[in-house]
Amino acid sequence: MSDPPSPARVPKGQPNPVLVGPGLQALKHNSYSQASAATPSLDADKVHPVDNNAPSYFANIPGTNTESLDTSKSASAGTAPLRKSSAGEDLLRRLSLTGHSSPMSPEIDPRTEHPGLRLSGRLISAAFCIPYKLHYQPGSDWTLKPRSGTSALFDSFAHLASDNTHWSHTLVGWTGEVEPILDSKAPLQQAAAPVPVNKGQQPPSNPLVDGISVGRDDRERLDSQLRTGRYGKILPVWLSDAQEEPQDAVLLKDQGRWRRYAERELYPLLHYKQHGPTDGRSERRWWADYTRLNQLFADRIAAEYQEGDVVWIHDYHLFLLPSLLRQRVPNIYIGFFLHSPFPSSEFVRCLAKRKEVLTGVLGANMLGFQTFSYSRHFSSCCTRVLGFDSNSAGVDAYGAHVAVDVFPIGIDARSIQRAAFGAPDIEKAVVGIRKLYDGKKIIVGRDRLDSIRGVTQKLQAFEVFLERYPEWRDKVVLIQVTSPTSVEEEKEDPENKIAGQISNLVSTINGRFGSLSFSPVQYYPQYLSPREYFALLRVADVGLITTVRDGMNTTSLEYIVCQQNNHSPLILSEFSGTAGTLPSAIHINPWDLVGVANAVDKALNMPAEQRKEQHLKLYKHVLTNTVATWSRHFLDRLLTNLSSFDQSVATPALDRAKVVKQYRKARKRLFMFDYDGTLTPIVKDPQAAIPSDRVLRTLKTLAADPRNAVWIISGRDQAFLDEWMGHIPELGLSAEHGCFIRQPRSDDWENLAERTDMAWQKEVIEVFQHFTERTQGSFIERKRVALTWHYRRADPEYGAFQARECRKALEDTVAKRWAVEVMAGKANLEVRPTFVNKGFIATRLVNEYGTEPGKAPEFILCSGDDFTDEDMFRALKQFDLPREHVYSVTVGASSKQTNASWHLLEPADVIGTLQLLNSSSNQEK
Ligand SMILES: O=P(O)(O)OC[C@H]1O[C@H](O[C@H]2O[C@H](CO)[C@@H](O)[C@H](O)[C@H]2O)[C@H](O)[C@@H](O)[C@@H]1O
Repeated sequence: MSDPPSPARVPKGQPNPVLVGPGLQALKHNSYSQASAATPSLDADKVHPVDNNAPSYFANIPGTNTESLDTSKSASAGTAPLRKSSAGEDLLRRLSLTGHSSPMSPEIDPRTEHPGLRLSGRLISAAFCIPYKLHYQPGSDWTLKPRSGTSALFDSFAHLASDNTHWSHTLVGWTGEVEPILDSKAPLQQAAAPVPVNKGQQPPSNPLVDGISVGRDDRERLDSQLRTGRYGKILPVWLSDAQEEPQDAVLLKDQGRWRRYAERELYPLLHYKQHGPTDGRSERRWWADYTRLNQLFADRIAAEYQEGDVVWIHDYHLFLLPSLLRQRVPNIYIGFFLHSPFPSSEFVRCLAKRKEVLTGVLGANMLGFQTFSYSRHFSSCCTRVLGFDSNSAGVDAYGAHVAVDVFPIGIDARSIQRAAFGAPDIEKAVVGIRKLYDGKKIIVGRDRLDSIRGVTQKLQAFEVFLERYPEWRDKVVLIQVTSPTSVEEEKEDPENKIAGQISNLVSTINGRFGSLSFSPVQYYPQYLSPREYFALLRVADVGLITTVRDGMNTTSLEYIVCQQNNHSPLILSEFSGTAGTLPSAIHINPWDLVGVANAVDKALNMPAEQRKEQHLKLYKHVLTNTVATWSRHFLDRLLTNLSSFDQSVATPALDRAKVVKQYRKARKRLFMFDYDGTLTPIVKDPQAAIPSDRVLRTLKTLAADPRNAVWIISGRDQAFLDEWMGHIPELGLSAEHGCFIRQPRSDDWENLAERTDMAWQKEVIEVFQHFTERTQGSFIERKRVALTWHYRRADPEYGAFQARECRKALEDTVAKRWAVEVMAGKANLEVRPTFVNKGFIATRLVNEYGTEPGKAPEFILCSGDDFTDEDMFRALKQFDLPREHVYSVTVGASSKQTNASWHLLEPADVIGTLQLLNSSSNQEK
């Protein structure tokens, strides 16, 4: 994201209004107006009206109108049917998702899926830094200056806190590096003087080195200054090692350390940059700070939290926060949005803390990304690095479904428009720049001094352009403004590589193509005032963005607004997150210098009609996809996900108290267990999945009770079951999905497939072999009847793809000729005859008792983890047995589609439950 100047708004210290209850709207309105009045700003009402010559596109955009863009107006909406469920209703009630239309419902977007949802309640946003830079003088009011960068994010907070939404908004963020206001009588330089000015005196301490101690009174003063304002209530997080007693002061020392892990390790990695190997010592320190930072945020939010609050966490500084927060408040509603790109798993794999980072963020209920490819990379990482099931809709993590979705951020188009066309003296600035480059076409570039912004590529491409298109020499100027980076890693680049490269390139180009009176590259390494910035975007004949990687490039969006009269083309890197949402820009690959040069020529020669047409499409996009719509879509989807993944569809966790109660009452009990993934965890090598002593002891004790019939109903072959469980004579065993059966206290196996023609096996093996040869790491497991193709050791995504192809191939051929079923298991495909399945065995076992009252088992516990076990759950449903007698339990996430009535997370929970039953029997004795 770019870092355009933020409008300055300094909230005055206000009394502490509590933003809840019926007075909410009034208070919000009040605080907003006070903040606006405090400091005249770019979007204050007093600014000049929007340029009258600007085309009024608003009215022409389907599905919107000027009202929906004008944040001072409201829209009405109809009602939306919502899922009915007790838990779901409870959630909706707490979130005020009542579905009622309201004449005063500005937060209603006619284009969302649920037009009647009213987004309201308490919303806590968590961002790394608060939107102000803090300057500190003990005992005085704090000086707050607008923080540059992430303007779209800050604008979204302002929107959420405004009376255009129904949210009561609180922002939690780090104070940022607090800067002391130095006493003019004792200048800082004096501390650094080589010889003490007064030899008898100790030199004054240097607060930037020794630290700044901020007492309780001063912190409370800041709290009260931040209590109301443009962004709602702001709760600053104080990052320090510990509080100093007895004054309870916070010592702020080496403040930049809180950024280090995020900005030196994560930021480069997220942008496809990798540093060389190190001894890891610094990284360990940075990681400790990163963890503490996230913990302190979690503590701050947990202290503020009230039941039903929604928490929205932003960006990579806070990757661990979702899980840390959930540890403190288990049922909290959390959305997380990543503003930066998310790279391929091949990059994420290189991070030492990859698992911690991924599991940290998976504590959220929903994750949002700027583009589909980032979200896809994330899901794929969860599969590859953590082994979790995932697809484009989300990730199943530790029993919870974490939704993953795409929400490209927008800008506050209206306020940019006011700043670019209505701010005082802006016309003068526009005329001034035009005059300076009279007769020349102006290409504008404005980036941060990060290596990912592609400024060197831009200059190199411009040089190629001047070489290849000599007719443009002396007729084109590239104005490149480069503001200092805020990213730690780039700031502390000791060789200042990028800055050096850029200035060399500028000198080379100006030396080659310039003259005494004209330099084709005008390079400004500096911050621009808002006036200069918007004036520059307005005068451009071409906007040139050659970023080699970024999440969302807001400069490109602001450029489009600024070009509402001139319609100058935008050249945009395909590596920018914005590219996907702006198909009408001229897309370039910044590494292809000739391609960029050609694009510049094309843009400069573009006929007026075409420019206008392309610009209109871009402009519509920017005006309809604003920070307001972005935050609305995000929150709408979060709440929809929360209600749909609520208990209404999720399988409840097994109620062990109920189970124990019925178990103790019952005289006839039947247990049916699947093996892999139910009694033992899934491992890479099937031969290594052997039962632990604990599992065997538990099964033995359970089966020893004469009231219990205990069966293992598995896809495994009889040799495996005999080897590992055959020594427990009381166990009944069923192998290969029911093809073979060994009754309790018997050594003989019954072969149910005896009369089956096995000629299909040869054909299946041929197909399996075909795929094995083409899928590295896959192999075939041959059993007596069933055949299994395993791909757990193959590349997970390619393996899954090949499995789909293989299944299709089998279903189109062998399964059409023979009575066999092709089943997708856990990283495997199995083929077995259709005449038998696990459900058939379960039915047979229940029927052996008889289903009449008095005969039927009074307690049935059946547990399994995969698709083949669903046949058992389905079979049990067919019996008319009392509900409290039958416990079908799937092992896995509560969000799993299943016929089971209950779920347990993992095999250890199954064994734990059985141990509970065993010990409850002991108590009876
Ligand atoms: O019915 P089950 O007892 O669950 O057996 C199903 C299949 O399990 C085995 O494969 C699965 O477990 C392996 C060990 O954890 C794992 O490596 C593999 O990826 C899984 O698919 C077994 O090898 C098959 O024969 C069973 O049919």
